[in-house]
Amino acid sequence: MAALDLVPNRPNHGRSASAPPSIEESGVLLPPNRFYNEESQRISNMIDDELKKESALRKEAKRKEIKVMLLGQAESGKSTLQKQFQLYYASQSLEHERPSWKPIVHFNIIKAVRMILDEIEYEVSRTENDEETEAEVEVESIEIADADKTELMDLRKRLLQVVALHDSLASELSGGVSITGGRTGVFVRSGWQTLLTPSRGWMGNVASTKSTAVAGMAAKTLNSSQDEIRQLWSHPVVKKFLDLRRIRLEESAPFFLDNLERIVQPDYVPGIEDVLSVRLQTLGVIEHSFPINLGGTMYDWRLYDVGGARGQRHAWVPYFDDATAIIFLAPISAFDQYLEEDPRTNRIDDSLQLFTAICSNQLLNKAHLVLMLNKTDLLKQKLKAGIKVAKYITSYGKRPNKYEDVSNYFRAHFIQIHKRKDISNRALYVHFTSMLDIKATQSIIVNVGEAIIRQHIAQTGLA
Ligand SMILES: Nc1nc2c(ncn2[C@@H]2O[C@H](COP(=O)(O)OP(=O)(O)OP(=O)(O)O)[C@@H](O)[C@H]2O)c(=O)[nH]1
Ligand SMILES: [Mg+2]
Repeated sequence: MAALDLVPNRPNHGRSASAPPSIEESGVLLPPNRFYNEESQRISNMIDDELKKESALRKEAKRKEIKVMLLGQAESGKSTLQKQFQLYYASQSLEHERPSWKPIVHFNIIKAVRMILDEIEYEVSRTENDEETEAEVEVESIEIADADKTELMDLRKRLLQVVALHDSLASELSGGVSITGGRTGVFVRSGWQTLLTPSRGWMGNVASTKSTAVAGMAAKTLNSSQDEIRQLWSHPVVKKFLDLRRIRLEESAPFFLDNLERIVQPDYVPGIEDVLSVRLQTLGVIEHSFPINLGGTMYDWRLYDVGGARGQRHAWVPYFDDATAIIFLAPISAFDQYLEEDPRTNRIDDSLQLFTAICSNQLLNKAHLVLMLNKTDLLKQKLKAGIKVAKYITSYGKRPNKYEDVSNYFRAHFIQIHKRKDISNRALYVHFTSMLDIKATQSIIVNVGEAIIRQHIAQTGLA
């Protein structure tokens, strides 16, 4: 084979007059170069088209993203509404989570037992101690018969093991999180269920639920102490203190104590009613998302459930500027209650102040606004029990202490705030709700969901 004829590599600038023309000069490579230019242009156009398509898809996905914030004070029912949405649009996931609610239901019972016993102990020690402090004199002491005292103190001793679980279970369920200011309870952040929800591949076998050591101990202790808890719950002195509102339990406590026998069974799995009734404070902002089909188009519905206590509200703001809608919850049963974080502030007053801040917030000026006047069932109960609105809200005056009048009075206040303070004169949709009533709430959810999506379509021109 002949050796290759190699051209010596000479630096360009040293090219002699007889040197062959450069590639550009020779024009030899022009046709293939043109081909490359055309090809690269074609590829570049293709990439541009792809990018445009992607960006259009992204824009469309963004327009189909409906971001809804649930706002309102603590215990207004935001997480309960979120569960109702989940129940309607993603019932499988709520079904799957049911076992993880078991220790939380147990915690609700333990907390109620502790609150009852604390109050009883305080009242017993007051009546035994002749020298009352000035503050105590203001509250009339109630005579407790000696036999009742002995019985209740004995029950207290037997229930110490239940009470002893309170702090450790709260700490474990909250992942060690606690809140400054002495509030007690369970707080959850986003993703808490992974701690307690059965792993993937779960086939309905409740026994496979991951249960922490303390949660397991709580379940056993409640089971073995059920008789004492029942005796305490049905004791006439406890009933009397509850009637006189000297003991103020969390709103869901009576429901769980009435259902004790079912709840302390070893194979107990919370039902939907239990999951809706449970009290569990939200910490920070928790996002839930599920698809909603409206007229054949799928929308990516994103709910932002926030912690409503005053110390939590700063965490809402970063979510404001791209919120599609706000659902504001105000519990109108709370006219006789005060904020846990600020016992001088009436809870209705706090809701009105918070609603004013939301209506006038510049960052929220494009968000659609829905107001839910919640806990109407509890409002009816309180009015029926003879609790007078005017005793707590003097401006209520001599109006009738009836549900129609009271609920319309509160609604008028919220509507007036909206009229005066709303930054963008937008429409306000108002609903009276009772979030534990599944049937009624589900129909409101569908209406509210569709109204928000339709308004969004009208605003963005999305077909
Ligand atoms: N009776 C009754 N109870 C309700 C209603 N809505 C919510 N609840 C109960 O009120 C309690 C508080 O509700 P949540 O949904 O946890 O309140 P939240 O607004 O999420 O509270 P934070 O997370 O602390 O901001 C729970 O025990 C609920 O079951 C209602 O309309 N009627
Ligand atoms: Mg919550």
